[in-house]
Amino acid sequence: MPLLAVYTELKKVEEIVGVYRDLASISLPTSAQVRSVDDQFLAVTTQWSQRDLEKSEKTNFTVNYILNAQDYSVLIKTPSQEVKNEIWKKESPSGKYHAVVTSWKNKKGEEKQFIEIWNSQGKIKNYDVCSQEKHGKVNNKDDTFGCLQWSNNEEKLLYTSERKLPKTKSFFGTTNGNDDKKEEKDIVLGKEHYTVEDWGEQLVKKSCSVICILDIKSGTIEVLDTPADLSCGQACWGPEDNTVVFTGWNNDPFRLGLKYCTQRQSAVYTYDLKTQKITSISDKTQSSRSPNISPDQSKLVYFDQPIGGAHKQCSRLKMYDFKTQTNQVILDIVHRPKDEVCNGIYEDVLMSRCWSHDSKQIILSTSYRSRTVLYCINVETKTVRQLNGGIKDGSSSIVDIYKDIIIISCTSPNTPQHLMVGKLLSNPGEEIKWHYLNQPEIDNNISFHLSSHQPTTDRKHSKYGYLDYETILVLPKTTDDKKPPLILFPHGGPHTTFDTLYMMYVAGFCKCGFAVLMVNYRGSLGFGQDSVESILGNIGDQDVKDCKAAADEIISKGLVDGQKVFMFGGSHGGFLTTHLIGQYPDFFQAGCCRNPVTNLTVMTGVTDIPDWVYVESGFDYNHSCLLNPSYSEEMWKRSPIRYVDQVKAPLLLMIGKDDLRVPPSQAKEYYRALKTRNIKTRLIEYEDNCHPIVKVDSEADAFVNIMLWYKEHS
Ligand SMILES: CC(=O)N[C@@H](C)C(=O)N[C@@H](C)C(=O)O
Repeated sequence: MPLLAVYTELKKVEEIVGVYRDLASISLPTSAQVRSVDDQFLAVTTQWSQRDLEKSEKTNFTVNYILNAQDYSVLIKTPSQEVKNEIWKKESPSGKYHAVVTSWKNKKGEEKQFIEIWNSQGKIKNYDVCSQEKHGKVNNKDDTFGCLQWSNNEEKLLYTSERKLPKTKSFFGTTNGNDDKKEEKDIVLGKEHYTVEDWGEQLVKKSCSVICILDIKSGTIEVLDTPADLSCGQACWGPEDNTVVFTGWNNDPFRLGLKYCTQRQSAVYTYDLKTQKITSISDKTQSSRSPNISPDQSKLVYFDQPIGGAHKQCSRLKMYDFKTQTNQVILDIVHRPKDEVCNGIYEDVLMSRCWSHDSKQIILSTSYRSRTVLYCINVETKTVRQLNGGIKDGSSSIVDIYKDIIIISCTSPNTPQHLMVGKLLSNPGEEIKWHYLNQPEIDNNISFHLSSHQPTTDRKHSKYGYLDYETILVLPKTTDDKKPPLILFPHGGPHTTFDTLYMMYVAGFCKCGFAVLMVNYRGSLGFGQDSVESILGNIGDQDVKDCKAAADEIISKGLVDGQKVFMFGGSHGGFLTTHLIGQYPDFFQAGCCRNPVTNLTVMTGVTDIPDWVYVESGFDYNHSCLLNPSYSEEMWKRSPIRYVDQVKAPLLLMIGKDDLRVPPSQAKEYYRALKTRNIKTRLIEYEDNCHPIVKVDSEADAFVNIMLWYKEHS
């Protein structure tokens, strides 16, 4: 390479790395808890996360605020305090104590887990919970199984862990001299290689979760006697701490991946702590989750949706009354949106605190077209209203509510998430006055525009012809008349959505000079259940054409350079990337995808969600389904690899080597197909990454490689 070219190349790399470094240094709030100290003061604890590129890890820290309880002005803000080894922290109802679950490696490198109890003087108890050998590893803070709940009398803690498995050793193992007789008896022979099923992608080694109660005074642990065919989670205390309410996922006949899949068979149960009786309180024909008890303990709300079908869908909000032992629907599934207020609920879980103080209203946030908006739902009148708050056309979500003081997180594509505080008002007509906890850092070099798109007559859905869809165009500020090149970016799923959030990669692409068009094609969440269903059996066609038509529309408006269009997407977004470069070979300069689905016919046997392949291809699924030639034929017709002969655009493929959702073989097969056809391609494999590729160093490396690939092929 001539010296000048080497220098130019290095400069390019330096600039991209510089952009990434700046963005990676932004810290973002992850959670917050508000508490009233007295009539004059409010205390807010906030948790934050920031990428540390030098250490290749995420740094977590807390910042505490004391606010004036009248006008919410910040009186004191403590310096940031780094948090290490902490899995979970929960304040007791009175605020006197904190329970902290910590994880720590001893000198032998073995992982130890503790539950620590703190008061204002320091640590008052520390329990090595696994050493009692009552259960396996304690679950971490995930939305599926994890929970940590104080009893109302502050004497007990509810948490979940893996069920204890018998110890096993080889048929040929010699007895260890230190084993006492009892331990010998408990050891089973020759089962160390038996498969232990788990719940798949991002839930590896989560096999059968059980509910545990720690008695804080004595340190004794009780593991609730729940059936072995249920994996239990999302537990909370029932009225007067006499029962435990939880979600149970059915293991039978085998587990399918749970991540991004709320359609799995699950129900809400109560466990009577005196009689040990388990009762299902939700409709057995539905998939129910996320029970949440009212402050007056008279009722609980939860979500449900049909079992099976699309991996994420519109859910109902239901309420169970403990006294009458009856259920009612508070907010139903919205098939076809009919007002400007709510298009239905699309969340996995409710926030752990979501009730108003009078136990009459629920605060939640969910997608409304391409924005996350705040809702207040009155459970008595069943009325829904949107709450004001946040940036125009941006997104706001609930972070915490306590005694009607609400913390929200506000954001938009040019404004990183920041926290605001306000008070829920009794008069629904009055607007909430929001106050900043931290000031947002708006990037004035980036702008964004929401557009709705009407499919042309030939593209209208035969049953749901009224459906439209949306895009979010994110534009860099340009100093000359040159139009920016365009990155067309459809989301994965396909049943997820792009809300008007700040996304580091999108902001980074803009800062490197690209416009980004994020497409919420028909099938995305937030547009009603009809939209979700419209794509089943239409993947590879309806979604592909929606993306192409949206790009054409934006180009025709003269906002971007139509001669320089690039594709980007992960997973189902990678499926769309490979489809689009195959179906429209002259339209794209280059493409890049993360863990793409490229060949549906060979995916059913290797993914943790074979049902996804059947359902999205237009078939019903049950656990005994076997792939046959007629399924395969349809799956082939819908697969991007079918068009590989037509591809012209150079393609960068990135895989997480531990991906269980879309196994690396999907990208590898496509890579080989391109190579033999002399199409320029590169495959990057990230160790220790699964489906999302979000390890700090890998995410950073991927960003620079994507930008270099696009620049090289501009
Ligand atoms: C349900 C699911 O995981 N589908 C994948 C094929 C997918 O597209 N995943 C999305 C959520 C992603 O962006 O990774």
